[in-house]
Amino acid sequence: MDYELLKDKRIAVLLSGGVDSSVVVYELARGGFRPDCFYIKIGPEESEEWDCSSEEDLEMATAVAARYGCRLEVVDCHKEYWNQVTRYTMEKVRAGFTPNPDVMCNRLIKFGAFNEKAGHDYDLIATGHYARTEIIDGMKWLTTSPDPVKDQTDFLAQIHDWQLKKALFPIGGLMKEEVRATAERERLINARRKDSQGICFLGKINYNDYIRRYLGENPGDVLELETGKKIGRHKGLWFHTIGQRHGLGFGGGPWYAVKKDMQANILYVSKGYEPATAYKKDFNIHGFNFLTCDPWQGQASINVTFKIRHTPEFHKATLERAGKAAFAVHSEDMIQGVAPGQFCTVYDEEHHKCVGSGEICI
Ligand SMILES: Nc1ncnc2c1ncn2[C@@H]1O[C@H](COP(=O)(O)OP(=O)(O)OP(=O)(O)O)[C@@H](O)[C@H]1O
Repeated sequence: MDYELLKDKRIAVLLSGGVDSSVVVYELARGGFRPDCFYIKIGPEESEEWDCSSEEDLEMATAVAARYGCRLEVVDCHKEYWNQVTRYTMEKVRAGFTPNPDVMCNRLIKFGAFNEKAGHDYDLIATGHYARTEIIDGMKWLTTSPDPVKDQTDFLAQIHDWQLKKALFPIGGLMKEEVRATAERERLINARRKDSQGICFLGKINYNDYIRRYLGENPGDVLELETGKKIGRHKGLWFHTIGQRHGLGFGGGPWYAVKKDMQANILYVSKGYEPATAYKKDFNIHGFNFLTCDPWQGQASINVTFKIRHTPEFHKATLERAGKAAFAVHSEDMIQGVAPGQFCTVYDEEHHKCVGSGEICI
């Protein structure tokens, strides 16, 4: 990390109690900084029941901040999470789309509500995300982590340009093993803690439980797409995502969820290990968020790489403009499970610079 660039900057660290953001505090302390740390409190209404491990998170965060002589403050973003992230998620799933609450959480909460409540007093907001930033031709770009498995640029691709300008990722140039090794060497209290999983903040609860809590169940038929034959029943279309293979639980498969009829409340499935209906090469995206700027002005056909899921692989594609902030994506590879509502994150050809992301609308 280039400590020179941070000189005289006021830095806030988002400290979750996990190992990554704890190593962020260490990295800054090592450079002679003593940032203020913030633990963001989130939790559905009955926090006692749902939020059992957040007490432990806060204890860990408190210990880590104290260890490096930093101040720790708790910022309550519970209402904002519900009003913004949960509402977005439920509206999308109700309409049959596949939303990504983690992506919106970065834009609306970590760099959003938090900034309004406390972050505005700081020049930089540091997190333990696996992503880098680089100044290229005088502009700040989001660039990928050297650790392809941990890379989180896709989760950050919906943040606003002003949010990117304020973002600092002190461990973004490290591999996960290096972060763990640092935590062990420093004997950080959480060095051996498991990585968080699932929905950020709500990480400990299951996604289907989260949806069931707000939307309940709405059973309907599951039909084979090709034959119209009834295969079974579903508990609600919102529990299924196009491309999903696991968790369908019907015999005689494997079955893929390939289509939803929202009006008739029918889930269509196809059979086989790789049914053609589960794949697509061409799809559309809209609401494209440019993280830094539109680098393709004047170009009709643009060579890029992209991903639609949080996996280490990037796919090659050409983009064609289809309107303001909208593109047609023509992938070189067949892509499994292209679902409306999912974000398609777009990178340069070398998948180094992350340009932004748009929502798949097919
Ligand atoms: N409750 C929280 N309070 C403050 N910051 C948070 C909180 N949850 C997450 N963050 C910030 O967002 C970053 C990325 O969150 P993510 O859920 O991906 O956690 P992670 O990769 O497991 O990181 P960590 O090990 O720090 O928890 C964290 O490193 C941290 O900086």
